[in-house]
Amino acid sequence: MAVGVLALQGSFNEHIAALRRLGVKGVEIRKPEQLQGVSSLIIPGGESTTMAKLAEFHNLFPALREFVKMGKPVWGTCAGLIFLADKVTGQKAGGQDLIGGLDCTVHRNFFGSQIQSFEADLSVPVLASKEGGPDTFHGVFIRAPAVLEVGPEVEVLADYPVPSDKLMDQAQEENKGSEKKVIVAVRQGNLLGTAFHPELTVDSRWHTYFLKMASEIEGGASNSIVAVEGGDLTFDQQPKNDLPIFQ
Ligand SMILES: NC(=O)CC[C@H](N)C(=O)O
Repeated sequence: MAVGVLALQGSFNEHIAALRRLGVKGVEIRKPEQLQGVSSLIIPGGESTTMAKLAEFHNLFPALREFVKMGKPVWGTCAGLIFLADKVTGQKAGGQDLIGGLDCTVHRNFFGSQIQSFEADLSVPVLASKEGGPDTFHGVFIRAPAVLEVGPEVEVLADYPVPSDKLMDQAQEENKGSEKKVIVAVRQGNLLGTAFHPELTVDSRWHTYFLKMASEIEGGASNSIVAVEGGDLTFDQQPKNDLPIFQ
């Protein structure tokens, strides 16, 4: 079955393009019943409060929570990571609905406002050992969240040593004199979360990691992921020419 991409708001087109570069069909999901036609799901970045309102409007939360509970593979990027977290800090007044499932606390705008967005090379040993390529991944952080705490079942896949000028006032206060390392990529069973935007870079390794994770979880069941053209390409062989994205 194809990979669903929650298409309410945010960078769903970019995820679909990233999947297409790997020969995988991404299906836009806007209604609860459409989740029945996909075996895994990507929740893109965007603005989580707005996305939550739209998800509420389309009555998507019960079906999304069920999808996660059934153990189906779900990857949340940025706002998507916020959606998957069990606990979120820094929410707008009144809070927002979450899907939950990922045993962690996420700060919604950890790095500050939109103008504090940045790019940074992240150390990604687990990704490099599984997908090949360099030990670093170029992370695009757009008004990004960060994971502050994780439960025992959560595997940390990448963290980021935050320069003190990137800490928000409150965090600066809390971490005076010490370098704060925050977690920016995690996995817990069927759930993957990244605080940055892999769909905006030419490096496809987070997408191939997720596709392989999904086909492992599905136990090699007959699905398009394992058979896709390009699915077995190594990092150096992956096509790098379809650009809505940063080099
Ligand atoms: N690029 C992003 O997805 C930003 C997410 C944003 N911090 C939020 O609250 O939703």
